[in-house]
Amino acid sequence: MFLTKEEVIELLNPVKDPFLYITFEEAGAIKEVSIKEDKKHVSVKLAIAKLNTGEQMQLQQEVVGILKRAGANTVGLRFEKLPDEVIRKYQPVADKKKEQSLIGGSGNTKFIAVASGKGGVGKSTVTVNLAVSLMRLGKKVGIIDADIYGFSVPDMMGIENRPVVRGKKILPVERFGVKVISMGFFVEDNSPIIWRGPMLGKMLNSFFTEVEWGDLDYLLLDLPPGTGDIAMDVHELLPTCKEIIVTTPHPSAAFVAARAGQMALKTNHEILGVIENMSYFVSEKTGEKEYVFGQGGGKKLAEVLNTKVLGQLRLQQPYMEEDIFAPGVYQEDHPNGKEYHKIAAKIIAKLEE
Ligand SMILES: Nc1ncnc2c1ncn2[C@@H]1O[C@H](COP(=O)(O)OP(=O)(O)OP(=O)(O)O)[C@@H](O)[C@H]1O
Repeated sequence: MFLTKEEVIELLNPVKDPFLYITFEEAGAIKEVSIKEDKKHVSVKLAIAKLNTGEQMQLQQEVVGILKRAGANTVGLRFEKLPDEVIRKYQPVADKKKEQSLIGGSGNTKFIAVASGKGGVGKSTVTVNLAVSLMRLGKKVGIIDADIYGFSVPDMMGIENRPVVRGKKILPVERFGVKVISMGFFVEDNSPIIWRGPMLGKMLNSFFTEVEWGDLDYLLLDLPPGTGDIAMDVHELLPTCKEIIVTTPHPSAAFVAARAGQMALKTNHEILGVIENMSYFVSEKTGEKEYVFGQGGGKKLAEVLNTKVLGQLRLQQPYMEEDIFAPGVYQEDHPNGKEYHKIAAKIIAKLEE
């Protein structure tokens, strides 16, 4: 006796599509099975989500192995692409599963990348303060300081301790209830980082997989300025990641920031909105707003990217505090602290509605 068609289908039904993480049975992947009994040859046509990939090669070996162990002498496999409607139906769930397998946890973590066109516009300040505001609103929050060359999150939050290693995992440092991991924890004496693209990607990957994040509601990523390798890696690793673009009010700054936004749009990442930082200075003498860096940049950028301005932060440092040292974190009663609170509430409303 040799394998029947039905047996081949039964054997292959539980195999999973390497991109959609659903079984061949669910995907309707087994398109044809034919058997030549005399030669003990099984030939199968399979439909999968993506063709000509390393994953397809692995799958090929897996399927051939299964059929040979069941008695086939030779196996012929052909592949075609699953219909678009099947891919569309299962892709969002697959993306979520892929991302969550990166960091573990319950599966409900929302990823938000904070990007800007150029440095110094306040991207890290925005990341840190959004994280703290989300935490103040009762959320479990983490930050990945993915600005690997220009890390500044630890200093801004006044973090002086280093992560602890437990077993094979690194425990992030917790400050103000926010879990933080930064390249700054792993370099000595502020020495410059000279790694190139591929290593940076690996580093970023480690920030997910080798860190014990626990259950997070939000994981914020402080991206390097511009549209470089890391931004590409983030887009690749986290397909459902949302994006916030930070700009200053000067129209030309908005023009530069638009490039970072275009990149998000190109990779199908939803832009949550624009945050305009250093929007105005409030004169102590007159109480009037002075638009020292110009006006209208945030609005213009939001128009170009077809999104909204989530908030505008004034030009002002956090209050100095004697007992807590965190030079970049705005207090709850600070005008910017209040504005960040509003922005965080908007984000929650948008993502958890
Ligand atoms: N609204 C603000 N008012 C006053 N100072 C601010 C404000 N926002 C940011 N800053 C200050 O501006 C400097 C640059 O901010 P930050 O490091 O957040 O920018 P960045 O865009 O992340 O820069 P980089 O990309 O170079 O890391 C910091 O010293 C920060 O404290």
